[in-house]
Amino acid sequence: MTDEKIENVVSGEEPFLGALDIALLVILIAGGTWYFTRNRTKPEEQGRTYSIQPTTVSTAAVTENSFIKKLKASGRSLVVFYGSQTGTAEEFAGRLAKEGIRYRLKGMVADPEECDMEELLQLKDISNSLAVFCLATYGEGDPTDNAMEFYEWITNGDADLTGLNYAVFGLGNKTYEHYNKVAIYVDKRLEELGATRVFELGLGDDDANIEDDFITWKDRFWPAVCDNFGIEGSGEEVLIRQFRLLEHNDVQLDRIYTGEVARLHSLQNQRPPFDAKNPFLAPILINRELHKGGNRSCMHIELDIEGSKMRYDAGDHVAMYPINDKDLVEKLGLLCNADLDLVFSLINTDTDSSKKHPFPCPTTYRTALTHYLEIAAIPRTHILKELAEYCSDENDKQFLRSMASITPEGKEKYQSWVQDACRNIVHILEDISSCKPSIDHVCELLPRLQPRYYSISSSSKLYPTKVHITAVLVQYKTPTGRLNKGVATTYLKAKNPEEGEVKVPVFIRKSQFRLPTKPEIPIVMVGPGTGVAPFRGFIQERQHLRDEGKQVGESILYFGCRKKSEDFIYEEELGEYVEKGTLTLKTAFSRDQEKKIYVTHLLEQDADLLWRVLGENNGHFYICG
Ligand SMILES: Cc1cc2nc3c(=O)[nH]c(=O)nc-3n(C[C@H](O)[C@H](O)[C@H](O)COP(=O)(O)O)c2cc1C
Repeated sequence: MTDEKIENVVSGEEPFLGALDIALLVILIAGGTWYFTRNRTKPEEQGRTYSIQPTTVSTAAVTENSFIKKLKASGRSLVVFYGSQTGTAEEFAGRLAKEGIRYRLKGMVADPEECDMEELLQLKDISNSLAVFCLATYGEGDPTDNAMEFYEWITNGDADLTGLNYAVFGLGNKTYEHYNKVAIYVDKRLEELGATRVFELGLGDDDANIEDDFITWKDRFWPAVCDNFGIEGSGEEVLIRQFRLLEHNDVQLDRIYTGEVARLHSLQNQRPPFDAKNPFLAPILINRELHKGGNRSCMHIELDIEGSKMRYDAGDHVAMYPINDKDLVEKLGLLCNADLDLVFSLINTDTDSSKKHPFPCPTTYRTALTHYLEIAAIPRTHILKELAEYCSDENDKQFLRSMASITPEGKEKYQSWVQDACRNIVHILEDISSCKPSIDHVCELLPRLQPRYYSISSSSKLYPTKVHITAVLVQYKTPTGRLNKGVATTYLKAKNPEEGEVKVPVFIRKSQFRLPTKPEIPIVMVGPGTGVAPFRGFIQERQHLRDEGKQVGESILYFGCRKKSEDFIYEEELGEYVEKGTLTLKTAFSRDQEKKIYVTHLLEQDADLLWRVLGENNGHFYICG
């Protein structure tokens, strides 16, 4: 989302203030956030090979990018490509490929970035062959990084794909303007190029229940595929492990991963460039409370990035790899009767796959549950289906199975018992006491822990070697009376530099959320709560320019919170900018008077002012929250 586009929305035909709040908020957050998630975490580089690993893994397969050769060599006919940034599409692709066996279609998953996609022309030479595409959409209707090249190829090329059988499932979110644009386009374009659609396009909405959309789609997809190829599906549920367990008794200590994202010892031997696979261990210099009262907590954190060669601009994001809550890890270990200190590897049974392990191996179960897996997330239905097999009580087994089924009652149960009740894997195992899964299988099933992103709340003009973060501690009571804690903010809260040196693994992600290039252009910023974070950086930057004697346009900030005396964060600092004439500050304290007031009310009151700044003086309009 460019600033220009934001302006157009603001000064368009629509009555400006009526529909502005939610729509713009969503568009801008989408635009802003998109840029920091573009640089997805790629399947981790497994930097070394170990003598302890089995020799069945052929090194040729790692570099081989011919999916046709792989399919032929292994007698497979189904290939499921994924365009994924944060792993959902990749997970769905894996599930489809795995299920193919039920319908006598042996499948493999493929990353389009690692494949020669022109080979789609040759897929028809394999009998009963089918290509499925699970594609997520980002930002302004863009493909994910790993699907970019394929998207360009299919858009600009004119390959004759006659004879290619395909189906597409899209992953998107209805709150975005370009809902599922990539999947919709690819589905249409493949047909234009002569390919045969075997089943209708499926669209998943991450704003509602994407898991439900997916399982509903694939439940109709498989019969259609069987029909198309004249296959009689066995229909039987076959639960097959994708990774096999290898326990290590005699591995050297310095060969064991201890939380590195990719390269072994990368956290001990820090070497730039620092990025998603090679984060910088940044010391926390300051971690202080911003709230003056109330029962919530908002942290102001200052990271030292001196010597990292990482650069940032106001509006960029800092990504951080958190670790899971120790108690939750221990609980999960206990519930699985696991020895958390055991050293193990999970090895892909598909030796053609470029992803040899689901996370860096060998490692201990404690490290895997602490650093590599999302143990606090709400499990998807396929996990419940696999857990059901570990129940010794038949009722428990049926209960889990029913929640993983596509029946209306099953879906309703999953929604209320898992999603609405915010039950993570630990809660599920606590509440279904006869379910005792093996820890290695749990490690295979859980999704990979993702880095968390924060808007940088400082300006590099003022703080070139520091990055500031403004983060509210996430904690909430669930309907089952449990206290769920946000993974990253709980981790940060405990990092107190006054108790000794504390470091966190971070990297910078560039964004397009930028100040106007010409400082004289006026800006309007709407940043309630921690939404003020990037604007603090903007204002610091504009103050710095003024201090240098540059002409700077008007900067207006709309800030809102509950109570002036409790959660008016950065009150003193913002007050100083006002005093110096750099900032016009408009505040709404929703709970300080009987009638609740929010920033949207202020915007409505200020229609004339906004029209002058935005409409007449070409100002830029920003929202973050
Ligand atoms: C920053 C951001 C931008 C997004 N932009 C769009 C969009 O423009 N259109 C859309 O339909 N979905 C959009 N989404 C939703 C994602 O496509 C959806 O969450 C999807 O499940 C992600 O799949 P992945 O985990 O495989 O990357 C966006 C999500 C994020 C976090």
